[in-house]
Amino acid sequence: MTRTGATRPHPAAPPGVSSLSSIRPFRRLWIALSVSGLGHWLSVPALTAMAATLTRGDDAAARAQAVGGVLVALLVPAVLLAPLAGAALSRLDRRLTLLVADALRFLIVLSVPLLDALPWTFAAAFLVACVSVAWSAVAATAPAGLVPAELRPAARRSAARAMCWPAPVAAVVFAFVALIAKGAFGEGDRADLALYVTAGVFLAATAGVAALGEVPGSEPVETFSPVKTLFQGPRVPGVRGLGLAVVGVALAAGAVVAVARVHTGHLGGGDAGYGAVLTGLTSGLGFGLFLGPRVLGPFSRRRLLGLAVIAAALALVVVSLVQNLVVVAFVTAFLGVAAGAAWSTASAVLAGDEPSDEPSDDPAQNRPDAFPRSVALVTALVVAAAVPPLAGVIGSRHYDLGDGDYDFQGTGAAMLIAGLLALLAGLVAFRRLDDRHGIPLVADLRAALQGRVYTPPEQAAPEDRRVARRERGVFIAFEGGEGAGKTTQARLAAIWLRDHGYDVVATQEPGATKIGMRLRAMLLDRETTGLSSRAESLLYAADRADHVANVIRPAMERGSIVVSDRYVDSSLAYQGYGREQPVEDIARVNDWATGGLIPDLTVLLEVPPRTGLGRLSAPADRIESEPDEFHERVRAGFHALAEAEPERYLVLDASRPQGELSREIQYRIREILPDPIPAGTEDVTSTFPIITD
Ligand SMILES: Nc1ncnc2c1ncn2[C@@H]1O[C@H](COP(=O)(O)OP(=O)(O)O)[C@@H](O)[C@H]1O
Ligand SMILES: Cc1cn([C@H]2C[C@H](O)[C@@H](COP(=O)(O)OP(=O)(O)O)O2)c(=O)[nH]c1=O
Repeated sequence: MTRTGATRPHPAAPPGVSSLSSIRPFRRLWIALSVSGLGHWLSVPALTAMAATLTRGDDAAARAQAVGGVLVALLVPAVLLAPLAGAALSRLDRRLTLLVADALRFLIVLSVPLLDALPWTFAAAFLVACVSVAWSAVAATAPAGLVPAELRPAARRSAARAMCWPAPVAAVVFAFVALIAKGAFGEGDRADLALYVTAGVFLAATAGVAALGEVPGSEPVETFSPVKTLFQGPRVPGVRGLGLAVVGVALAAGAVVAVARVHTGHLGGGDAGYGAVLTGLTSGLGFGLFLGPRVLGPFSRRRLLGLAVIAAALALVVVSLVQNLVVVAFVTAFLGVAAGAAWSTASAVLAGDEPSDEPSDDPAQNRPDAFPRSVALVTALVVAAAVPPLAGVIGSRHYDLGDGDYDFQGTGAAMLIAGLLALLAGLVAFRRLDDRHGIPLVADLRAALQGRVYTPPEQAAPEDRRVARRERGVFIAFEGGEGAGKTTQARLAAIWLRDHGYDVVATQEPGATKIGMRLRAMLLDRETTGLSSRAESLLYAADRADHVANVIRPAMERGSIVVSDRYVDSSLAYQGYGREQPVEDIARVNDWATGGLIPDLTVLLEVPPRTGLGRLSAPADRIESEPDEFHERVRAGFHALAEAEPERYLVLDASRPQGELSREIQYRIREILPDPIPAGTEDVTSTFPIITD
């Protein structure tokens, strides 16, 4: 609704604090954690490469097993020791723990090239991993202790990012160090250099943490037992096939990592090639995690999850068969994208189905991703333990193909087997996860690409179809974040249309009907606390159902032009993207509520949330009071919706002057007005519309 007056600060922001990055101690800790994270991720290729270097004289099977052994040593503590760490760490000083963790890892990693022995490399990997378990548990919670309570959830998410983003950077650094080592020494791979660099990074992280002030321990350090969580099953038991999907993804990504060092050696790549493959995998993973459920907005997330697992498995099959290192690196990147997308889609499926019950004492019960994490960790451990020996047992095969030879190595064969198993897991998971039984996949995908939810013709309600045929009016919706200028522009458009003789019904959501006004009061009143996201979505949908049935549809049938301030896209953006609920579920509920009525044109007014919120003068309502991150997600949601269906949207930069905006809107509306005389307008309003400039 239009509110005029002076600007005001966003209510969610504590005085003087606009964002996490403006809190200096937080920023410094975040940087220190990112440096530690870089060391953490560098230690994986550096230690595995060291194992490969130390077994250089042995056969490929021994080398594969040495690399696999290091990976097992790196994974065992996370699977077995994590549950012991939580309680003990809560009592320790956070800054000191982080400092000691970085210093210890510096010393251990430094000792590996100095001692230059395989057994110590295994032991060092195990010790580094033990320290990393403690480090990551503390690092996940420490930054939240430095920010006001409102920003803690964002600080936790930001800490998780600080630990993850260095992974692709570490892979690139490793590849570069390997190239430099080769160039400078010209005597094969020198993993010791990568280890010195890793030790140096840990030393820098130690210095970074030492320079920090106090890190209060206001957040509990929570760890959970992956093995116990595995046996407990997912927190949401209804998600059949989810565990299998995660097994498929972890199998595909894990198998590449388990044999990559030795396999790239066969392909003539050495450590640099290994680094290139890891770069492909980790950057693909990052991109896939970001993309995840953002691709194909209206498509079923469960179907998307199944498809992503199948794609990752097929990529592994290709990687196993191709003998060219560059192609292997690219296809591995694709595998990473599919695996990352599967992971974030699985998290979204779990978060969307989250029961909103009381927090439990068991940390695993409070984390929706505890189950997939546990499945992934345990699968990765099994893969690291089983795939390299399998490669050794199979050994290499030489095929004479007449016009060329084909060497099929044990590593390729082991990846092929893992890929086929992952494919099987993906296919079964797809079947189990499928929540759109009987809906053809291709039609569903095609509709999703056009930004729609596919509804088979026989499922559309007969009455809705009858009404749809009779509709003669035009429906225009105005969408955007808070204070974008929707009300202003909707009003200007309605005036302009009326001036040109059209019968216009100007309306808004929520609260256009009597019932709607009561729902609006419930939805926007700040006194309404504890309303679950699902209930909120249904209340908006109920308001909309009443709005369509009593205002919009009758007006459309009369041939009027309906101009609505907000419609379904608001729910997709706020309740879907903002509340992080599955967008396709919100779309389905609203499709039913509205009988499938979609606007002929949606004007999306885009403005940064802070600017829009700053324009409002009345006290913030319940939704406006949400934190910045919420409004950012809403904005991104609107953006994604408009991108998915460009022909229905007019997207405008709402920071432009009002007059300019309304002129552009008029231009676009003119394109969709019934030509030359709106059908039905004459018999209802007895006016002849004349369109002039
Ligand atoms: N393009 C614009 N530039 C600057 N201020 C604007 C613009 N459009 C609207 N406003 C002002 O912003 C405030 C909110 O506008 P309103 O139309 O109520 O937004 P919404 O309905 O999207 O919340 C009002 O004070 C309005 O005058
Ligand atoms: C229609 C709709 C609105 N909302 C929210 C957005 C707004 O914060 C609030 C509507 O309040 P209102 O004051 O009408 O918003 P605005 O002036 O920004 O148009 O309800 C949803 O979350 N979902 C929906 O489906």
